[in-house]
Amino acid sequence: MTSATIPGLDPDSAPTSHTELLAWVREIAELTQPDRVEWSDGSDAEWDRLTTELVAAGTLTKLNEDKAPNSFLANSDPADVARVESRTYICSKREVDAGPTNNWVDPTEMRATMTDLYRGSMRGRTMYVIPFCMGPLGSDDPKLGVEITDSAYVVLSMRVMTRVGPEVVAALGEDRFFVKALHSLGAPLESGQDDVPWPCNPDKYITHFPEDREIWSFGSGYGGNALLGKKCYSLRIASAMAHDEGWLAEHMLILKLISPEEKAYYIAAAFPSACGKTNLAMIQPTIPGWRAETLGDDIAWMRFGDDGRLYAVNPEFGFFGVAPGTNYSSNPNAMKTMEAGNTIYTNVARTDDNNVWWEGLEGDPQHLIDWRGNDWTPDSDTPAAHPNSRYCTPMSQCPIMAPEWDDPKGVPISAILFGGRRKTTVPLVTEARSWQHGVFMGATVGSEQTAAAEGTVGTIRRDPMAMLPFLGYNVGDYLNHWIDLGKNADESKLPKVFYVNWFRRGADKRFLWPGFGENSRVLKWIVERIEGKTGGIDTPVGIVATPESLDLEGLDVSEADVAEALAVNTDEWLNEIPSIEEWFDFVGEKLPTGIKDEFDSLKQRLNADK
Ligand SMILES: Nc1nc2c(ncn2[C@@H]2O[C@H](COP(=O)(O)OP(=O)(O)OP(=O)(O)O)[C@@H](O)[C@H]2O)c(=O)[nH]1
Ligand SMILES: O=C([O-])CC(=O)C(=O)O
Ligand SMILES: [Mn+2]
Repeated sequence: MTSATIPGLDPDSAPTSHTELLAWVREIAELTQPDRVEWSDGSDAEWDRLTTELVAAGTLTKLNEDKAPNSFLANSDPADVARVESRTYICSKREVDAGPTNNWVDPTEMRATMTDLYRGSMRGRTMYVIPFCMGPLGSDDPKLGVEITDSAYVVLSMRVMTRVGPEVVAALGEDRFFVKALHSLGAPLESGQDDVPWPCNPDKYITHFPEDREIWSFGSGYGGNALLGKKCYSLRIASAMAHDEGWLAEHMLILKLISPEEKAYYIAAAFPSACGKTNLAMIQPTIPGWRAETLGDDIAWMRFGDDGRLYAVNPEFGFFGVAPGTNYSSNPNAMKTMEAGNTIYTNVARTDDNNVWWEGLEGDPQHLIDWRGNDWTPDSDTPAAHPNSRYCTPMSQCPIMAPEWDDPKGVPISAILFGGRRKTTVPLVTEARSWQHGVFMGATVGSEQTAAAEGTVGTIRRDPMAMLPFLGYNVGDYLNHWIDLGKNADESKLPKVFYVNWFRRGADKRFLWPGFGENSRVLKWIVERIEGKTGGIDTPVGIVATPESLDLEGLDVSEADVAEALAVNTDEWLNEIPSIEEWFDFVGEKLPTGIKDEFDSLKQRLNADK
């Protein structure tokens, strides 16, 4: 087909006269050769049409309308279930700018390789053009993007996860800057060839060109690989923008904690994927008089306000949450959000009455269709839902959204929490002595690998600020950026930094701390530290809560367990030193002096404590 005959490609079919956008759409259509071009408008009519088409194609199953209104289940190809970090690239012009933590290929070479892959890659399919905005549209500097994709599942998911529609097209105007985000499943259909329910390609590339602020993704239809507004734009590309412009793009939830005196505190927290951000973002405090509201569960963009405080905005519009483990007792607010409808589930199991189920959800189903489409019973030896199965649901449906979640100004952050999944060593909560000490804590966060990415679940890896898979530039420059922000700010106005660990285990492997709603006791301690109202014990690793300083009223946990959850064991920490050393060697010569100083002082304190 010649470009002149691709339906929908003529400028009259486009809702915009943005010259660069129109030229890019033409260039990509000519390269990828789709059957037609369609502009996504994010309307209900579009949602109804695309979901109907995908149900007919076998990609989606319509769920029980009474129990899961306007909601659908997708089952992916079993080889396309999580982010593919080994196939993710930062193609900066110079290799040193991608740094030691990223895969790098020269951008010219990568563009050539991928251009070959994209040639004809949308044949037999529709090419959708989705103008979107990350963050409130009313912001002074709205962060616009346009995703081109040949996946209708991506179009539906982008409508939930980002702001789309005519207001975005209006914001683009004729010449406003936007991030180009190109996505193809890499599964062209030759004439007469039958489609499969989840087209994708075994050869995958998730590529970023940080200087050009461009994203090229090929071969995967899943999550962060394909919904390019999320990890690709709001973290990898935005972190590079933030470095250049003096702000922060972070893998953090944002929550609002309200004390019995009705004082509100905004808290941001960075935990690696599948380590508890969504759960903490929607916490239901168990301590009387305390309430929480949420503003975001995965990404925070933070910049300084005129008053010198750090303000956070959530760039997203929906939740893409881990399903297994989510239930009415661990996270009732997530349950209510998705059960309000308009939700797309991926890789969970289906019940006999056409509703969804996953490990950890209430109920005791005797028969299911598992995520691979096979019959499942409690005797089956494989899980019914994939461990990285997800729900994609509109944030506006969350019953505890803070009214200011959509405010372009953002909210002033009082505390930043870093954390990971650690069976040993790391106490329940530790306060940093200073901003620089807090940056050291963030820089050395370690976590056991989870199912959110390919790899061996359980191995410990260092994950600075939970950003290891999401940095758009050199990790050493990133850590320097954090240190410099502190140097240039009035430290008394900066958030206080804390290191938390909900996952410490006893000798018998059980969790020492009950977690979830009970984490409100830790949040209360943090707020009281900010207010100077409670104590802690000065240890070599920082100021750790004591059982006496924590509110444990009504908590059904033994004193011994609480003490063990809070313990600083010098031998365990001395064990940690070589692995931090190895990590810092890997970061290399750009490691900030301030972080080296903190490491030296930690070693001295531990040795003095021996
Ligand atoms: N033991 C324990 N497990 C928790 C706690 N909070 C969350 N989890 C479990 O951790 C897993 C992931 O939690 P999420 O809140 O979805 O993680 P996330 O950080 O939002 O994950 P991404 O969406 O991948 O970034 C789930 O299986 C939860 O049940 C906690 O306080 N204690
Ligand atoms: O990006 C994804 O696929 C899901 C996610 O939030 C993460 O892995 O942190
Ligand atoms: Mn995440």
